[in-house]
Formats: sequence, structure tokens, C-alpha cells
Amino acid sequence: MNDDKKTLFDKVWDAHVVDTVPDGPQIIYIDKHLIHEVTSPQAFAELESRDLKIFRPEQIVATADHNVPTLHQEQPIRDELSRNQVQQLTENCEKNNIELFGLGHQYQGIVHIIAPELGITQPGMSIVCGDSHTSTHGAFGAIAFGIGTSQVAQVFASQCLLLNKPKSMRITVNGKLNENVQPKDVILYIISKIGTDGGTGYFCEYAGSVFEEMSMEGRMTVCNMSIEMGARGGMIAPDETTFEYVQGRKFAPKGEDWDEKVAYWNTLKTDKGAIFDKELSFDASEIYPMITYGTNPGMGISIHEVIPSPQSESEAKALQYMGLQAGQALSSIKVNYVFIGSCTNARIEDFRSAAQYIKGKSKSEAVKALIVPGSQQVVKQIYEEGLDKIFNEAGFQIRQPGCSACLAMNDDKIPEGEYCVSTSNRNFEGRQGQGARTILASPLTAAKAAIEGRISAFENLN
Ligand SMILES: CC(C)[C@H](C(=O)O)[C@@H](O)C(=O)O
Ligand code: SF4
Repeated sequence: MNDDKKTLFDKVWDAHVVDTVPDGPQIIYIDKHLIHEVTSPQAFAELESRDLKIFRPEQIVATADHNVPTLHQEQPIRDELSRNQVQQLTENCEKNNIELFGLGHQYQGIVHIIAPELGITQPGMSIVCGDSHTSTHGAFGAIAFGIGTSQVAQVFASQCLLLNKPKSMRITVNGKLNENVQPKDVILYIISKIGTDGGTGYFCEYAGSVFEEMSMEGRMTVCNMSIEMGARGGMIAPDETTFEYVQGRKFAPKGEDWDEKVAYWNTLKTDKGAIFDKELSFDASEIYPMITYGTNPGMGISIHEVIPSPQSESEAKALQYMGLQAGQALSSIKVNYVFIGSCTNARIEDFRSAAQYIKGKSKSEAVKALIVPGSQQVVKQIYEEGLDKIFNEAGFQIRQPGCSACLAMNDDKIPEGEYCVSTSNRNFEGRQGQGARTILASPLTAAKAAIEGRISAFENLN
């Protein structure tokens, strides 16, 4: 074993170890704690019941995203449960001096979209949130992962977590991506190959030319879905692309502090010869635009393939739920909804790529098409760049920021039995509404499905 050689994960982890239980777990310091309205109330209540104070409120950032409506956010929330949760978050933040970007705030949005865009997410940090898609922030070379509500309380009280170090895994993708392949397709492809438990027990580093050449927003899309292959989190070594993205953002380091940070961040790379517990590699040229046809994100195929035969009872059940049959062509599915949004794909680049395709076209009459920006800042960009006109002219509806139809926790639900081509990350039974049928895809593929009312391959594949 090459003990002196460290992985990117080791370097960031080791820098956060406060104490080690001999042959046991370690106490890890947490730099940033993100919270939202769904998983924080019980943790606040626990602290209160034990008469404990929030240890470092200045390291916590809150937003309201999961159950907020995406229409008329300026009005009181109609749904009682949602209204109470959002109200409770506001009260808890006020009481405990926690920065809240709540409804109506210029920085409000999906927690995994706002932290990076505000420069809160930085390389080398440890970041947690009571939310599984916290893995998104790993795109910056941070150790970022979702935690349960009792751990949220632990971090509130101590700014630390007691953790066992996960195993290490590296996924390398080299080569040149095919035309119309987006970062979403890369991660859907990986999950279709390794399955939804391929990363279980591991923290995954993505390496290779494909990720090196990818934009920060694309890297976030990839890391976001690490959790869907079972990994604790995913990360990508910070580089010039990362620094350029972070520099100048509201909470990014400035002046001398910036130079010092960049010097440190430059050291955050896996050493040559460092050993991973598991290594996988894929060839970029084999990746085509992807879609899912089942009820887990691993049930994915290239867009020009037909629905495969089920390999297990659960796959057969998934096909039944989806109303699909082995051998069926994707083009025969009548698409009812298209949802471009969620913490996977609701950043400006996602909307730019969709708008570029949509420009001058009209959506199919059979399709309801929703554009749900990930944050107020993304909304602003959409209007500044004139993308709103493209979407409106094509018959797409632009909503206000929130998790929206990614999960059926707010008003944006897909009706039973209907098909939704969605840029979100989960296609579980009932995820978008009871009986709703979710087909995961990239923003570009989703935009195309909205125009055509069906799923079809891009020209270069015909
Ligand atoms: C509500 C929250 C706990 C949940 C998660 O942890 O991921 C949600 O964000 C999701 O995507 O299912
Ligand atoms: S957008 Fe979807 S996946 Fe992301 S945090 Fe919200 S509910 Fe979870």
C-alpha cells in the first residue's frame, strides 16, 4: 500500500478530523450546514427540548424550497402543512440568528443551487444538509453529503459529526462525448452500467478528460446524482474551471484570502499512485443521449434503443407501473408533461441549452411544459438573456423557483398514468404524484420531447 499517497477525498477528510476513536469512527468538523424547511424542524425541536444552543449559527444557511408553490409566491401558501413548515423555518432562523433566503428573497431557491451560485460552496470544504442530493456540492472538490435529522441536530449542537470513513471509488471517463450528449446523459449512463447500488458504501471521485472539460454546472449535475448509484457522495478535483466559477461570487473569498485559498485548493488532487478501493472506467464515445424507462435511475437506455426485456421481477413490475413493454419503441410513448427543473438541471446552462433547441419552434399541443428555475438568480438570468421570450413563444410555462415537480410535495404534481419527461433525478413510483410515470432525461432531450410530444433520437443517430 502506498500510504503516503492520498486521494482527493483523503486530503479533504484528513483536514477535518477533530478526533479519532481508536479503531472506531472519527469526529469530523463541518464547515457549512445547509438547511431547508422539510428536514430541519425536528432537529430544532430536539435542541430546544434538550436546552442546547446552536453552536455556530453563522455557518448555517437556510432556504425554503421543497414544498413552496411555484406560482404566486408573493401570496400566503395555501397548503397548510407547507405554510406551517415554511413559517416554522422562518421562526427558527430568526430565533437562532441563521441566515435565511426565504420566499421572496432575491437569493431564494433550491438549496443545492443557491449555495454554489452564492459562492457558499467552496473547494476543500465539508458540507452537509438534511438532504440526499447534497452530493451536488462535491463538484467543487468538497466533501458534501446528505444527513438524517438526528445528525442535523448533532451538527446544530457541535458543528461536528461522528462518522466512519467511507470506502473510496474512482470513476474515470476519457474520450470525446458524442453530439447532443449532456452531463446528465453521462451520469445516467454510468448509473445504467453500475446500477443503483454500484456505489454503495463508497465516496466517488469522477476523473478523466470528460469531467475536466465539463463546466461547473455540468459537474454539479453529475455529482448530484452520485447518490442514485448508492454512493455517499461524489467529488471532482478543483481546477481553473472551479476557481473561475467561484471567483467574485457573493460569499467567495476576496483579496489576499482568495490567493491563499487558491494556493491550497490547487493541492486538492488525488496523488499519482493513490489507491482506491474500487476503480471503474468508461469510454466517452459509447455514451449517447439517455432516457430511463423504469422506476429507478439505473433503468436507463440510449435514446435510440428499444425497451429491454426485464431481468428481474422488480424490473417487470417497473415496466408494468410505467405501462411499457419489452421491445417497445420509445417513440410510441405519448408524452403528457415535460419538466425542466430540479437541483439536477435547473441552472442557467440547462435553460440555455433547452432554449437553443426550442427557439422558433412550438411545443406539442398534447404536452404541458414547465420551466422551473432553480433559484431567483436563475430567473433573473433567464429574463436578462431573453430566454423567457423563447419559452413563452413556444408555449412553455415559466414558474418560480422551488423543487416543484421533482417530488410531489407541493402543488406541481403529474396526474396518475401520465408520462413526464423530467430533468430531475428520481423516477421512483409516485415520485411526481400518485401513479405518475417519470422518464428521466437531459434538458436537451426533454426540450425535444416537449416540441415533438414524443421521445425520438437526435438526427445523428437515425
Ligand atoms: C425531502 C428530502 C429529505 C429529500 C432528500 O433527502 O433527498 C428530497 O430532497 C428528495 O429529493 O427526495
Ligand atoms: S429538487 Fe428534487 S432532488 Fe433536489 S432537493 Fe428538491 S426534491 Fe430533492
